[in-house]
Amino acid sequence: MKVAIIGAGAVGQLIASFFAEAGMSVTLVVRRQEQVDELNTHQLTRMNVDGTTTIHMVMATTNLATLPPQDLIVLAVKYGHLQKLYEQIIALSKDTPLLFMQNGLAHFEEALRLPHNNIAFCSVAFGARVLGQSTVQHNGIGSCKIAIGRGQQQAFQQVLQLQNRLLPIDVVEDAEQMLFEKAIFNSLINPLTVVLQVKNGELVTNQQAFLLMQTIYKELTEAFTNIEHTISFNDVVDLCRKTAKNTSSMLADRMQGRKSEIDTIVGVILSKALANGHNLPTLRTLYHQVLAIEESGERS
Ligand SMILES: NC(=O)C1=CN([C@@H]2O[C@H](COP(=O)(O)OP(=O)(O)OC[C@H]3O[C@@H](n4cnc5c(N)ncnc54)[C@H](OP(=O)(O)O)[C@@H]3O)[C@@H](O)[C@H]2O)C=CC1
Ligand SMILES: CC(C)(CO)C(=O)C(=O)O
Repeated sequence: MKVAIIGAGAVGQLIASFFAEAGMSVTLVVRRQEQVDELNTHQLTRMNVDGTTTIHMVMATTNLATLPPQDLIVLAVKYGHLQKLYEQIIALSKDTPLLFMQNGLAHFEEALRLPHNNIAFCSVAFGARVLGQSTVQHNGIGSCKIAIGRGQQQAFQQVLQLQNRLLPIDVVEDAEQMLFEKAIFNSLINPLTVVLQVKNGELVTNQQAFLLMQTIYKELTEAFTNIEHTISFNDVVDLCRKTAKNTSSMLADRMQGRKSEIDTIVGVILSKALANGHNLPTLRTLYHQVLAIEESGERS
């Protein structure tokens, strides 16, 4: 099976490593020739959660259009980078299945406007951190939920059948609900890690951070009454513990001085809550704090 993964950041490199391990022929599509050279010279290294290292051979290119027809295209860039990619994706065969791996919700409707016959969404609960252009740290095992947005499950069968205890795959029915639930988790974790500049685990061990997370959970469950039945506060604590050593993707953005995904994650949740008549004051404050940090252009 030939898979092209666009974006060789934390998630792209991690997924590429597991796919290569499963015998797939993986090409990472990157935007810097320097990273192509690095991947070709050093291959792809995964630092596992148990401290071991796994190295796999993958191909790399800066030019998606030059690749032969692929059996799957995975989009593993941040939400803000999708816009530029849509044009290149539209030029590909409509029969090529597409798998979107973004956190947040804003990409859901955009992706479904593409003309492709098979489109799936993925929501991951693992932690991943880029250590270099060809090295990724797996920072916590977590499920990889996949839901079909359009088309046939069959088109994604080889990924759905992946069996690796380090990357458990679950098929989920409702893609939009899946992304909404993940955005709830991310709203509880990511902005707090940015403002406090802490790894996920500290949200549980630091009493004041924990209190803030509880307050946000309470606000969210008042705005979305069904959440309590699908996401318990313990589930959130569990995710923080499982990814304790991870720098959240949003904090990683702050550390690199990059614009974060605050709008597609927290912004969308705040809008939905407001439509239900709820202001979510604590989460809203964090939202503006993250935006203020971005506006200041600081690089910590
Ligand atoms: N990191 C984590 O632990 C988790 C992340 N996620 C989600 O996964 C998604 C990806 O995040 P993550 O991997 O952390 O992000 P990263 O910032 O680590 O990686 C994104 C990569 O996309 C590359 N990129 C951007 N535009 C293009 C393009 N046009 N062509 C090729 N490559 C491109 C960037 O390249 P360059 O290096 O040149 O800038 C970068 O390497 C996000 O939505 C995030 O929220 C979900 C769960 C966990
Ligand atoms: C799963 C988690 C919380 C891992 O840090 C994540 O989704 C992120 O960092 O964006």
